[in-house]
Amino acid sequence: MAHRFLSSTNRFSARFAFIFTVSLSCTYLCYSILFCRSTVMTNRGYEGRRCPPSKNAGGKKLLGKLDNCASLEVRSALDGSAAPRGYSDLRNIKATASSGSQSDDMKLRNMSVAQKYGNKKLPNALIVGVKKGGTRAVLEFIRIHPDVRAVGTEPHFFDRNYDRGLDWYR
Ligand SMILES: Nc1ncnc2c1ncn2[C@@H]1O[C@H](COP(=O)(O)OS(=O)(=O)O)[C@@H](OP(=O)(O)O)[C@H]1O
Repeated sequence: MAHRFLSSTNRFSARFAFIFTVSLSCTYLCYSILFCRSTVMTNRGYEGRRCPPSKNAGGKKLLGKLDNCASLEVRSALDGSAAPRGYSDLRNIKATASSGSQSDDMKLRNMSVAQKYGNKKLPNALIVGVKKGGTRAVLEFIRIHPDVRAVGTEPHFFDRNYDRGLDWYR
């Protein structure tokens, strides 16, 4: 008698656990479909923001050839014509803009590095030196490291572009 009672209790709790698990799964599934649709199985997180971190994103390499992600960002910025004043001495901008129109070229020229590549951080390190002091050589040696990302040309923020503000510099 006691054995039968125990087994019926076990069966009841097993059934309850099964129903509870199924209902929990259904709730989670509905929640995922209704509220998290944009983050499930898509790469929308990267659209218009920043590229996925690349191990070899050294400055010159990065500025030299725009990968798909950077191009996407440039294209979206051009479409939205959201190009404030900016960075006049970026040589490599020309490479991307060559296929576009003259106005696209101008917009690209006026974009800061942050707008082109989505990196809104201030630099962690600055190389300061007098003219002909060998600063370029220092930069080239440091940027060999895969974790270092640096601009391709000197931004001249403190001497020529200081009035443009930190938003431009980022
Ligand atoms: N290790 C070492 N030893 C001696 N000389 C060196 C060294 N590294 C760079 N250089 C020379 O430095 C000159 C470039 O300096 P910068 O990078 O500061 O150039 S710049 O002022 O920004 O244009 C440049 O000199 P010039 O060739 O006379 O222009 C480099 O040859």
